[in-house]
Amino acid sequence: MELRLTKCHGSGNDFALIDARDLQLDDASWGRIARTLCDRAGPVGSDGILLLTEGKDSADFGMRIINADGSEPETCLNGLRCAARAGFEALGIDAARVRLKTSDAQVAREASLAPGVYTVRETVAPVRTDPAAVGLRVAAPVIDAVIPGLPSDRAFTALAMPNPHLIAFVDRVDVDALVALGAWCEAGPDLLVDRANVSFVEVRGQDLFVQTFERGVGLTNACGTAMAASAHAAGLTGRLPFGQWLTVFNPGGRVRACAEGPAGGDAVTIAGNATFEWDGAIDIDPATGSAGALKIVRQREDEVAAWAAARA
Ligand SMILES: N[C@@H](CCC[C@H](N)C(=O)O)C(=O)O
Repeated sequence: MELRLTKCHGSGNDFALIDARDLQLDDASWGRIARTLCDRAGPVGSDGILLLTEGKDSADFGMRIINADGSEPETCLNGLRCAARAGFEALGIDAARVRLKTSDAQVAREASLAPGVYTVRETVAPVRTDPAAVGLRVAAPVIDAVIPGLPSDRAFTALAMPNPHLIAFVDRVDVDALVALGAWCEAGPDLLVDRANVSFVEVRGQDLFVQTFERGVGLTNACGTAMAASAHAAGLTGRLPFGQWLTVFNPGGRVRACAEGPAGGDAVTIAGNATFEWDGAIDIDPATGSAGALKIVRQREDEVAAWAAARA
């Protein structure tokens, strides 16, 4: 079959975005397609694939995210901004409720972060800390504490966004240690019900810098749910006040974030880019995942340049 796709990114966390509203494929096929399209040695290369799906009940449209390893997580906030943009353009709207795998989220087009940068605001709620929600086999919520059984002496905060996140505040991000711990979580230890995303976070004045090893992907330029989790964890642990907008920097760029805390329903809002790089088409066999050559039908150089200028 020929799949049309848009290569896009949020803060350098990149995706192949597919309008799947008229496509009837089973989960195993999407898993194979994700592994092929995400393969950095293949024709596209990305951290995940995003599927724009039909809305249901009060949702205007839906989004599914499939990780590079073919697993399907609960959500993805960098991807949600890109899928939201596709949904807005398909339906001629600029705000929506979006159905995710196990939750829903509110999205709206926002004033540009920088000239020429398409920007979307997204709100998720509530962030949860109960171990059952995080998928952590411990007795009580973990807030800025060492986790017995985790091979790290750092203090972590464990959060469900609703995908699982382990957040450690550090003086300086040690990428090797992050990768080692992320890889340990990827092996599916008994401590974790369904693995976890792991982030190291530096507090920089009133802002944050976050680097993440993503479940099902590896080290990425940015992870939106991790940035939202970090903003919430900074409030929970008293490092920064709740209810204040901050900039969350990451290796791929930055977003603006505001964690509301308990008084605001434990919501977190992020505003960030949804950059479309090119549109293309590829022949792919859903039964095997084997793909033909990629045809690029539209390059979006202006957007790519606008994001590069915004990052500089
Ligand atoms: N990049 C994402 C998160 C994608 C899902 C994650 N890998 C998981 O398995 O939970 C984001 O921007 O939130």
